[in-house]
Amino acid sequence: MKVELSHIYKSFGNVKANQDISMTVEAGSVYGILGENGAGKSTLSKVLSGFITKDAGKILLDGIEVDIKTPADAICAGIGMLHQDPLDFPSLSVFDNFMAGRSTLSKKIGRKRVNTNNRHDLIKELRQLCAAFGFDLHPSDRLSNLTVGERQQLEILRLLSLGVKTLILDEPTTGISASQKKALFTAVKQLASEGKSIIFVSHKLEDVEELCDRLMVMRQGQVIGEAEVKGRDSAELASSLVEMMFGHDLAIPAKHSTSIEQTAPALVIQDLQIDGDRLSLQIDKLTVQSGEIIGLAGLEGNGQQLLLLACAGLLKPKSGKICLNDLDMTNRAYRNFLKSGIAYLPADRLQDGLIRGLSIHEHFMLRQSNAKSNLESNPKSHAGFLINWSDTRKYTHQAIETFNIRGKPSTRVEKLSGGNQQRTQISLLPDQLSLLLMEQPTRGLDIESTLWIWKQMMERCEQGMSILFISSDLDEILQYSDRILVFCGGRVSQPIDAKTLTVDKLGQAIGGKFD
Ligand SMILES: Nc1ncnc2c1ncn2[C@@H]1O[C@H](COP(=O)(O)OP(=O)(O)OP(=O)(O)O)[C@@H](O)[C@H]1O
Repeated sequence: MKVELSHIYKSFGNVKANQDISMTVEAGSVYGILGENGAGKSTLSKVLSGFITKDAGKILLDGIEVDIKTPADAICAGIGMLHQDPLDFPSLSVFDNFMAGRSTLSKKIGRKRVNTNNRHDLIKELRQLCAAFGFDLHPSDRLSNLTVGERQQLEILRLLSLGVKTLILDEPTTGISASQKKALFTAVKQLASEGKSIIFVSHKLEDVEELCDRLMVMRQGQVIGEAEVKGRDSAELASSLVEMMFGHDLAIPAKHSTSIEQTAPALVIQDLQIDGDRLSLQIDKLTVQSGEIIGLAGLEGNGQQLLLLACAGLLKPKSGKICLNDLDMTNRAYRNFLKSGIAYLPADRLQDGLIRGLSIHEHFMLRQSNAKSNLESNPKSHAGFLINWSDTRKYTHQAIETFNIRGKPSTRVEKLSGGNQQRTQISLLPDQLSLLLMEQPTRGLDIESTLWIWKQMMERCEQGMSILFISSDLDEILQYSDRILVFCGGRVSQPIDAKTLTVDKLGQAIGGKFD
């Protein structure tokens, strides 16, 4: 199905998220949309998939104008979107999720309603689709037991079974393993070869280069340019896309390396056992030097998060010891972990890191009151309970400038783009930290924000802060870690010097092939 967007406009208050966007996606092709955080890519995808109503402009499918006001309208017109954060029902089974939306849409799209008579046929259809794409999904499994990659696979199959001919994939490679990415790309190429049109929204130049036939670059709500992808020299393509995305070249830093021999141990873990819902994690000994960066690699749900939560004081270990700067922190309250200079940056910025509904200014007010309450636990302190709003406003303005956050003090955090939410989280960290625990620190972020975040982190490490971080991006783990721990089914490797690893070797270790 050929998809044409013609002169699309969409504003949120003063923010012009899409200004005069036109693009054409030919049937049987993969079309990339690239752009910095906040460029307007998700807004455009949501306009096409009916999650947002456009202010002006036209959508044409195979040359015929369509009126899309809701996601149901979009599905009926043959357009489906795979969202960055899956919009599914974790407490239901794989099959029930496969069925989601079908009863409401069945009449419009001419499919059978689900009842006990055709349940058997529909399970057969799910199995056939899985076989066609090489996905290993079991209808009776609970969705919450699946990885993000498997949930994406199921959503693609659900959309295909609803008759979708145009598939929009919003940042689909964040949070999935290398093998799942391979399976996803094979499926996408297969769909394009069957005549479907694919719109691929991404920040990752290598993914776009591998998958797309053509692409468009957006910046500040506008189209900056279009480019053919196939047959281009990789380095030349990357440099011209970066120039289009950011308006200037980006200096890619050399591989990080700390001279850890000269530093003191910051974190020492001994005979640690942590019990999670699904697995138990055992670490005999781990010593993290001051200023060191340790990457935690592994498929999602293999114990990396248990270690971070225990080190943050958010999960009590079953046995063993956690010491920070020679202080035994085991079984101490969370506030003691905070006071000792440990901070945790969660992957889900809006769910666990920031507070929906509160502005950037209100977040700084909370940070200040938290710092005050820490002071007040000191009997010599005479700090009052009142918050000085004008001081925090001044401080918020400064932080917005220093951390280059695209938003105003009054902007509610859920209205910020992903990159700006992460910049806000980082700007709220205490100035002095001994240990920072980060989960997927650059998930969904553009290259410039990614480089900026790691520059901030490495500057802090030079001052002595240590980092443990989880990332599903193997390149990121190899680029920024001094040493790497590989997690597989609750087993943890010895720390491996990052300089001795390649993406392939690390991928194999993640698959259970420890040396
Ligand atoms: N519901 C909303 N209300 C107010 N402003 C919004 C809303 N959704 C998006 N925006 C703003 O519109 C602009 C474009 O956002 P959009 O999410 O489309 O960008 P993006 O290119 O997808 O960014 P990212 O790569 O970070 O996901 C941003 O300034 C964002 O803050």
